[in-house]
Amino acid sequence: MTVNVVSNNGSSGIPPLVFIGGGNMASALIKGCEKKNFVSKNNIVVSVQTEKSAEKWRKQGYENVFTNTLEMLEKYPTAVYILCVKPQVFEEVVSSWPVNSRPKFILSVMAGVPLKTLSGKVSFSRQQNLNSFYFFFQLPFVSGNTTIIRLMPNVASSIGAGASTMCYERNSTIENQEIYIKYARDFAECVGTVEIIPERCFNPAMAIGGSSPAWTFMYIESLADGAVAQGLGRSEAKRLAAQAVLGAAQMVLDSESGFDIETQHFGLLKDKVCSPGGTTIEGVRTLEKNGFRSAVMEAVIAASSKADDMAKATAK
Ligand SMILES: NC(=O)C1=CN([C@@H]2O[C@H](COP(=O)(O)OP(=O)(O)OC[C@H]3O[C@@H](n4cnc5c(N)ncnc54)[C@H](OP(=O)(O)O)[C@@H]3O)[C@@H](O)[C@H]2O)C=CC1
Ligand SMILES: O=C(O)[C@@H]1CCC=N1
Repeated sequence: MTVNVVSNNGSSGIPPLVFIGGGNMASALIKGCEKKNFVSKNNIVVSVQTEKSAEKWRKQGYENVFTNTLEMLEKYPTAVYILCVKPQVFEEVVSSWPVNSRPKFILSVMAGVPLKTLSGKVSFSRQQNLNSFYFFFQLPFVSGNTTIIRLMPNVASSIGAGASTMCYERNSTIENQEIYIKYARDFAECVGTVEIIPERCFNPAMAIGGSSPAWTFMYIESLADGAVAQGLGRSEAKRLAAQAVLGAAQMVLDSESGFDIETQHFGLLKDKVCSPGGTTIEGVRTLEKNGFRSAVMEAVIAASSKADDMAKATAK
């Protein structure tokens, strides 16, 4: 791989972007980075499990689609590999790869698979893992020549509004590793924002960045349902609810609102909406009575704990 990797614009000589797994997350990332011209369609490679999914990708104009990752590895030895399969199947996928032709650069978007596990399983076949002298002395997160970076994106990457987190371990013995790290960062930034964090914080960050869009959709749906119950039309209710959530999020992030995210408390914003003796405070009272904040906190803790459990399971 060459320094071209940092200026990926789809022209010749640029390493292809290979997605192992072509489901929801891969689709969102591909859509997002194509939109920003980070990569062109003909430089995207997708590997899926079933012929049905392969056909779906081909129908959308993607020509480099595989149902056999070994064939793909042979054809694209110097590509950027993005692991987008479920954590439960990744070992099955990588254990079939020949040991001496493993990718040099892997971005993993999988929840619940720590760098150490990735490193151990990507760099050594299962048999070698059990038998090899080096298994016991391998570097913690980077084995052999493979640089592995964990990236936790979210579905909003599809429209360039993703919120990703990233973690990695530097290893000075790997040539050009800074280039790989910059590439990963550029990739994440092209589909939204990215926070670089230590791996020990990865699972709670995954819950907020990766999972919370699902809960936010539920929240928007519930807002709309409440208004529909009171007689508002469904379409108006959906649009209003979504725009209200978007506007509130923008006020938190945009200091033009007068709010400083670094130093101020969310209560300041909340209090601006609650007119004394008014309607909003009645809603606040009802939410508190029904454990709203606690329910949200418990959801974050549950998702993060699930990733902890998955990490234990995938390490075996
Ligand atoms: N969905 C999200 O919002 C987010 C997901 N992630 C992570 O992304 C990863 C994928 O999740 P998601 O996209 O939701 O899952 P999906 O179920 O939508 O996609 C999984 C994909 O993996 C493919 N696959 C399964 N087995 C193999 C195999 N042996 N070789 C090649 N491809 C295979 C499937 O192929 P086929 O279609 O043929 O079955 C499918 O395309 C997970 O690890 C998850 O933690 C991270 C952040 C957010
Ligand atoms: O549900 C999951 O496990 C993945 C990870 C974050 C969002 N979706």
